[in-house]
Amino acid sequence: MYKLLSLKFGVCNKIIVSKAYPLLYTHTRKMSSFDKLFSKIDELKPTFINRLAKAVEIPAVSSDESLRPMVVKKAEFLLEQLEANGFTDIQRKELGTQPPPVNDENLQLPPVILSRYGNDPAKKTVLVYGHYDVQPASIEDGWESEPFKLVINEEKQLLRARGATDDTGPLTGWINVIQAHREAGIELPVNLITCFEGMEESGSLGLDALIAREATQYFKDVDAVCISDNYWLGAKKPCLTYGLRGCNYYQITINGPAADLHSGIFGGVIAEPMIDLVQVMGTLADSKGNILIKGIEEMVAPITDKESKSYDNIDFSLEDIEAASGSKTSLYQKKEDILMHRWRYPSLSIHGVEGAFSGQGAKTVIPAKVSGKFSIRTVPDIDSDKLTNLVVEHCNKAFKNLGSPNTCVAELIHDGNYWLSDPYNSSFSAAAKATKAVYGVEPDLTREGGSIPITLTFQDELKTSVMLLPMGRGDDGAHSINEKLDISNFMKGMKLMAAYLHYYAESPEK
Ligand SMILES: NCC(=O)N[C@@H](Cc1c[nH]cn1)C(=O)O
Ligand SMILES: [Zn+2]
Ligand SMILES: [Zn+2]
Repeated sequence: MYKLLSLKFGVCNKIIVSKAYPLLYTHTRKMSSFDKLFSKIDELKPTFINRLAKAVEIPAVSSDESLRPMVVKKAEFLLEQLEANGFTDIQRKELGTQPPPVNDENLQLPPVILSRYGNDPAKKTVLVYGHYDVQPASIEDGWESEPFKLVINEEKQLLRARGATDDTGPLTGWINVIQAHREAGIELPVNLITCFEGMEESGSLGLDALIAREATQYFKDVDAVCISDNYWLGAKKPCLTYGLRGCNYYQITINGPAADLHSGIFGGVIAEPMIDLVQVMGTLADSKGNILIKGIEEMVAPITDKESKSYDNIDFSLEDIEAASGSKTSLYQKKEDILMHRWRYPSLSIHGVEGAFSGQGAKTVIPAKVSGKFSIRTVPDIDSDKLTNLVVEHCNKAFKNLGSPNTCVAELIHDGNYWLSDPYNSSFSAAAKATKAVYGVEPDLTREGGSIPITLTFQDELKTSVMLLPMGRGDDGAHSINEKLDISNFMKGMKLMAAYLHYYAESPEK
């Protein structure tokens, strides 16, 4: 099916009606149209940084129940921004209460924000997804500045705040792209639908069902899904991403005495939950990066020759991982090994213990109840339910071996599937052209070690392709201290988003 394309640009200001393929107008004309759009993006830089500053000021930490009102406040801020920038059919979708495990049984999930810009049946429709929630952050963790206050570092040319790169910067980028089109008087060549959620960092709870419901409603005409919520592999070269690992998040809760106790009075007399927990946690993985839970390795898809070769041309090195981690602690030295362990093998990470003493000083307490948190990054062909059975069985067995009178419950908190796509469809081609136009290079095609739980759901429910278009760099410190977004990545990232929409509009088919 051919689509009628109406492209009204400030420079040529012509309506071109044609079959979408071959290319409608020359490279030169397109570049001059881009010039106008890109100049407008540059001109609006202070407005865009200001929008980001206001957004990151709201501590929208989805994993902290006490901060749920802040997540909702950030949703409300974004609703205002969409309204002010001409988006229509703006809908605040409520998702009901958060499922267990949760402390407050009546805790409401934050809303999903749907909106559209343009509704022309002659144009293709692109759905852009982003998340407005963030990871926890506190200055005591070692931040150079307050995490929820945007710092504009002129010397290093970067923007620092929790959410700068993950994912408030890219999310506001889409709104900014629309503002730039409007103010430059350039027609958007596609219909744009936004789907912004507030629970991504906590497993996208409630979003699967919403997407399934809206697949034939709000999302019915979507031709492609574009997600800007990951990073370049390193710090120099842009990339397009066609794969993600999944994430199954677990907790092991050990319950003992009725209250926290004095270790001088009760130490050596009662069974300590924390002692049990560290022993169970100690059976999960070794220090060489191996998962010690039986049955997981067998589910991992074997490597093919084609995949083996695909690592050769990727621009990445041991130095990149050392620079991004600020250490020389890599478990692997060869590029291929590092990439494979980041992309195509599972990994187990231990994140922390709820209920344990963690402050400064030397508190002599025996915590009464502790929950150890860990996650497993999943890859093809690991089945999430089978994995959970293996994990729970393993933990129960390890606890039983201790012969402790305490109780132990191992459970899944949330899971999100892995995703692997074809990086040679029209959406990826459009993004590759856009990368060439903005950065002057062909992007690397990469997979990502992190997870975006909803990606596979979009692909399956909307029966459309999904493409990941990262804005930030691999050394941005997402989830870490001093999270940043380089100003050039912010500015060029928005140009990339805009150029992608224009190239995708003229691509032959979906
Ligand atoms: N930018 C994507 C991202 O950070 N995703 C999170 C998703 C997640 C899953 N469970 C908790 N968070 C990630 O950790 O990969
Ligand atoms: Zn993210
Ligand atoms: Zn994240």
